[in-house]
Amino acid sequence: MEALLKEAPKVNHHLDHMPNMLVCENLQKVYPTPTGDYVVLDDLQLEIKQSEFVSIIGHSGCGKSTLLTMIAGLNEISGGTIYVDGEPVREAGPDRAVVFQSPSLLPWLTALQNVLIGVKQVFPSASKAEKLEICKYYLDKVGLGNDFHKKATELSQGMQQRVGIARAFALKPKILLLDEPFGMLDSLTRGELQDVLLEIWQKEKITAVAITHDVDESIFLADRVIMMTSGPYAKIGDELVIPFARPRNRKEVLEHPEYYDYRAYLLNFLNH
Ligand SMILES: Nc1ncnc2c1ncn2[C@@H]1O[C@H](COP(=O)(O)OP(=O)(O)OP(=O)(O)O)[C@@H](O)[C@H]1O
Repeated sequence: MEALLKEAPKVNHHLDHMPNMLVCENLQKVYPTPTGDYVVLDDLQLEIKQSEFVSIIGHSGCGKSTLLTMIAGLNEISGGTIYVDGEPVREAGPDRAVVFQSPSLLPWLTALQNVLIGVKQVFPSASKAEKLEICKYYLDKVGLGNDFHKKATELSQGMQQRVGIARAFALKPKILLLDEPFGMLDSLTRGELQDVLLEIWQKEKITAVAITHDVDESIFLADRVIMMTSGPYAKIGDELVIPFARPRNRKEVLEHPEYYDYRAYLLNFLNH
């Protein structure tokens, strides 16, 4: 296994010709605390190709959400630079859509209206019919074709997260940022939503970065799994290219002769 993994390429070969969509250069994050500065991330370097799906794993508190919110422009950068499609990140923008663990829908609005809010902001010059068409297209894709007009409060947690995914794709972002998107769901719903996510992603091939605590999920979703060292001063500790063919089928992935080697490699990193 060691030899096989050591010889593995740095990115999936089908992405070789792709330009970088996301680059983190000498990235640092310091949180001031009453007892002094806490350096969460230090000298972190990361390059993600256009159309690449990357999972990030690491111990709780190592700084995964900090990294993701900095990429999103929601968390100030203490040092270094983040480039999205060549442009330095200074603030949040519609080129980066975030799916959080909890989708925080506006409860008094319907599924459709919740998606429409963002679409209106990002496509102000589109006609009302076009905007509605975008929203309905993605709601249908996440399996809510019969639930457009249900209020957020009438939706189960899994359905709400489906709206969260539809909302993110409807913005047509350059990067999709997912922070433990299925963390609050039962394992059956989790599996269903992983399939939904991959199905839409397979069509759109938006660059995606997903934080997860689940090693199996990290493998199933990604072209590459990034492993973060534990903080303080966390950085990228290792990475593993996942070469399984796409579109992915859970059964095929689980039955792949090398699946358990990849899984063991990631668990070994987390256990040391
Ligand atoms: N606003 C803040 N002020 C001070 N410290 C913070 C702040 N936000 C996060 N931290 C600290 O920074 C570290 C990294 O937090 P972060 O939430 O990024 O980690 P994480 O890897 O996403 O954790 P988890 O997997 O548990 O969600 C933690 O030690 C956390 O306590």
